[in-house]
Amino acid sequence: MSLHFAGAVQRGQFRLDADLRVEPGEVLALLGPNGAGKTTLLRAVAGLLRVDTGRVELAGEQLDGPDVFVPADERKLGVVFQDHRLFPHLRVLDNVAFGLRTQHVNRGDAHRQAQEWLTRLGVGELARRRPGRLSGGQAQRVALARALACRPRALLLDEPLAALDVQTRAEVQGELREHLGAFAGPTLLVTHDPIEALLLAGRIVVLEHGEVVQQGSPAEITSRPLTPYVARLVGVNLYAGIAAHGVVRLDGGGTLVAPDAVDGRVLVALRPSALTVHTSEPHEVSARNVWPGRVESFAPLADRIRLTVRGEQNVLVDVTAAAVADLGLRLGSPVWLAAKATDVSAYPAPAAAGPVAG
Ligand SMILES: Nc1ncnc2c1ncn2[C@@H]1O[C@H](COP(=O)(O)OP(=O)(O)OP(=O)(O)O)[C@@H](O)[C@H]1O
Repeated sequence: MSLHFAGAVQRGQFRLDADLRVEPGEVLALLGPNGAGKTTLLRAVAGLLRVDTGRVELAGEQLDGPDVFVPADERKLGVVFQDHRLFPHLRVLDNVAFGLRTQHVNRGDAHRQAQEWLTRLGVGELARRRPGRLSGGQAQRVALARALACRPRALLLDEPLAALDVQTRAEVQGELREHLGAFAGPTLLVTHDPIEALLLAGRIVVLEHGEVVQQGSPAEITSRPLTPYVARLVGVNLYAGIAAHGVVRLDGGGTLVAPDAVDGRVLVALRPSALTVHTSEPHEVSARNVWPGRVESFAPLADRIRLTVRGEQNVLVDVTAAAVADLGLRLGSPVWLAAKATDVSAYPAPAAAGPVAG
């Protein structure tokens, strides 16, 4: 029962054009910045928007296409939105039983199953409340119970945790992971939170400007980011350039020694923690990459300070607070950066890759 979206949707000036497939039992995170088209894609799968060209298929059955359009309420999908959208005038139990009732399950059975799902999601005691008297976390659990109770063929989750406070989000995230793991159908999770994508999904598709720019396992995405947006999400420096004989000539100036680089157009990823900072040109270090710059900003991290150093390329560098003090770093301080060649990860640039801003 795989879910396949292969189509285009035009909304004013914006165009979504993507091809993605979610396999049974798989959780696929659709990750992207604001306005990338994530919700547009999810709404097209849900049947709330039509594709202009292409098709949407579930288990080989066409839901949308040139001659077919199955209405949203006949697609048998479980949908959870950021703002949960529970019916305010119905009790929690009736909200969860609603989908089953529309499938002609009798009232008694629908209520019994709804109660079971509420209990499974840890909110069984709230069955008689109205949605207006639930906390954000409770409402999200009820919305998930409602989506799962109607025995959906696929689950669609649109930023399901975005409205929750940090503490509640962490709790619900853990529970959600468990419930998604037990769900046999495909799950499409829309998020702009990389942590959520990493924690909940087996595979990530990155959408930017209505197009898929990268897809892979969380490990693949984090080790080889292909766009500046993905590099920022995973917190690495990313540069584009041309490699020849183990040296990468960077777009915008400068070179990096990367012995494993395959000749041709490449991207280069460099972890901020792999760089060392010096106040004069280092000659005694084994690092083969050394270049000058000026400290442009300081930002606190958990146990480090992240410097932005402006030189021929902008570089993020993570150092300890003690190092900042020992080196006497200030805004505008001239510094030298050093990186070992083995810490420079170079990989072929995708064919369509434009210039990458450092
Ligand atoms: N009803 C509409 N008419 C015209 N354009 C629209 C409409 N709704 C959305 N858009 C445009 O479509 C683009 C994609 O929006 P969409 O909501 O799919 O993005 P998103 O990736 O889900 O973003 P966010 O993370 O902010 O929710 C945006 O540029 C938006 O302005």
